[in-house]
Amino acid sequence: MTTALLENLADPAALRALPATALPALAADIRAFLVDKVCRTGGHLGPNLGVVELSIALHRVFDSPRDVLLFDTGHQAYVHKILTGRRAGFDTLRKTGGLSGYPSRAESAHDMIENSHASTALSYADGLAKAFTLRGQADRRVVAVVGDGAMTGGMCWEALNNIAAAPQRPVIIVLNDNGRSYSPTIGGFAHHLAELRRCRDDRLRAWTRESGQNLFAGLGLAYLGPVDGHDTAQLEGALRRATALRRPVLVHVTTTKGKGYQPAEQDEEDCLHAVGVVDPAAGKPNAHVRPTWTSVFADEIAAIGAEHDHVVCLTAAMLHPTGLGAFAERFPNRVFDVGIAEQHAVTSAAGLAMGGLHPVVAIYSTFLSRAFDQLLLDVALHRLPVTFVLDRAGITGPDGPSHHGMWDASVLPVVPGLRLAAPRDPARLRQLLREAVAVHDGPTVVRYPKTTAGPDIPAVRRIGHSDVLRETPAAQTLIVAVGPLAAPCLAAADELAAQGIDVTVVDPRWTAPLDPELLRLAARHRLVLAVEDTTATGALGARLAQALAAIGATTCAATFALPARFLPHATRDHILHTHGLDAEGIATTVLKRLATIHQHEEATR
Ligand SMILES: Cc1ncc(C[n+]2csc(CCOP(=O)(O)OP(=O)(O)O)c2C)c(N)n1
Ligand SMILES: CC(=O)[C@@H](O)[C@H](O)COP(=O)(O)O
Ligand SMILES: [Mg+2]
Repeated sequence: MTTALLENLADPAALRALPATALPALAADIRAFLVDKVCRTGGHLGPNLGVVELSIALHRVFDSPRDVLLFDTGHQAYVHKILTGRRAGFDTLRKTGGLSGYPSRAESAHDMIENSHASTALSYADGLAKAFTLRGQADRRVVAVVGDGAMTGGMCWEALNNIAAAPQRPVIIVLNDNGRSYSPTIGGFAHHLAELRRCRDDRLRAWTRESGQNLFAGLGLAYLGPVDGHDTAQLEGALRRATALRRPVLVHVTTTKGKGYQPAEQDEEDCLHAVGVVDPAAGKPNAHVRPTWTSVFADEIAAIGAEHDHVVCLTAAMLHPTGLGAFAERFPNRVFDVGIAEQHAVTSAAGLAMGGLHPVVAIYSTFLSRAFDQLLLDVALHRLPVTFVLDRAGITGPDGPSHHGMWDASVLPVVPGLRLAAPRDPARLRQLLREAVAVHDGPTVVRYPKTTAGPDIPAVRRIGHSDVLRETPAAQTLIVAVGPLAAPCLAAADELAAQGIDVTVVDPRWTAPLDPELLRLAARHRLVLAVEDTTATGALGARLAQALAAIGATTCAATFALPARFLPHATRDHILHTHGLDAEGIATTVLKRLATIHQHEEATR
């Protein structure tokens, strides 16, 4: 149900035409709309409830898209989307073919940053301000909205250093300080923000500014704040003052994550940061959510922690989402939340390993990309025992292209000495995690997807590192089933058997380095198909094909994986089906490959 106020809000111009007296009612309507829609679709409810007044003020003061509004991480851009004419699309939020949960350049000229990785907006702002200056468009304002959590990311400080160095380029930074990432924001910077939040008194505020007791003023930025982020008049006044300064300025806005919706405001874990489909009355899922891979990891790492006191854990501001909650509860001194600072997390883990411990870095696959250099040269170069547990590996789904974990298993095998494991089921996750933390001479990686964890799949026998899952002596076709795709591979083998085609199915368990026993097994087959939820380039199948060719094997080896493309948001199952990575698609691919081999043999007979 949307009210007349919202219905008549076709674009920011209509918003600017509203009298200030209408804004509190509009904010209330937007909040009711957000709760109604996002509880049905799932999404970032808490963050967006916190920026209703801020988004209204931004679009009343600035003239988007001529002025550029940048949203760091982009998970808090739903109100921006409502105010820029996309209200009608919210029934399709994060759904296949529907509205993206993040800014989308294809959706609107008002959107700029599609990448949902945090701490990037200030660097974009620095670049845009330089471009506008060079192109004679210096009258276009560049405004970056950054959360206090995102501000704990190193890139922000690299950008601030450059922005502050150019007083003639007036970047406007809006620090949305709600005191949290998921959990309360950690570290010295968070303490500094708390100090500034206390500076309500003008005299005290002047003192912090002049005395350099203000990090931002100390860097040379103008500092305005703290401003009440739920008072539109205060916000508009501060944003207009910031614009009039014509120099780089930080507007420190204080907000409440989940504002106006009690289940979010009172949610201690993360203020309903990201919800699935929930009952709006309670903000909780209607049905019982089945155990996920994350919950299996959570149990096992806590058990490992009890058995081995040299095992410690690190997170980059995602303690609960990565399953470290239980470990942290039992071993509070052996878990380190470094803020949204993955690069620091990895090299700090290297330090922990150099100090004789075995760190486990729990991180979403997509966020490890940011710390590849640190993994390569701070960990692997020194052959340090660091274990990386990559949750959300493979296709994640509704969070779209910058969240799919589809690069790690293709890129990481180039790292010398790195061992990469892909468990097929909960039992193998427990087993491989223990094998990984027992490795002393280099980095190990264990990766698993964002789904419920299926039933355990028993092995027929072990060959080298690999588990044979299905075997028939006459089989001339070998499917190398990687990680969670073991289940659809076995289903495909059943379909092929019904058509009289025998297939052996093997789970490599460790996909890097290549297991010589797996190579020997593959060389004994006519067709080998490696099925993987990663990009094909650099995947196990590609490396297996290369090795088979190198030993002169006549085996036809192929990788059946994801395309090296940015895949749009949709459900995980829809994307896997689209790319043939389900039972039907795998069986069809085997049949096609066998037909091609047969045609080739006929032609060369
Ligand atoms: C590089 C990176 N690491 C982790 C995340 C996961 N993540 C998404 S939002 C978020 C918290 C952001 O906190 P903040 O910037 O304060 O925004 P708020 O949600 O409080 O509005 C995190 C850690 C991410 N998007 N990018
Ligand atoms: C915006 C962001 O990066 C995270 O909040 C992301 O939405 C994580 O999603 P899940 O934890 O639901 O997989
Ligand atoms: Mg925050």
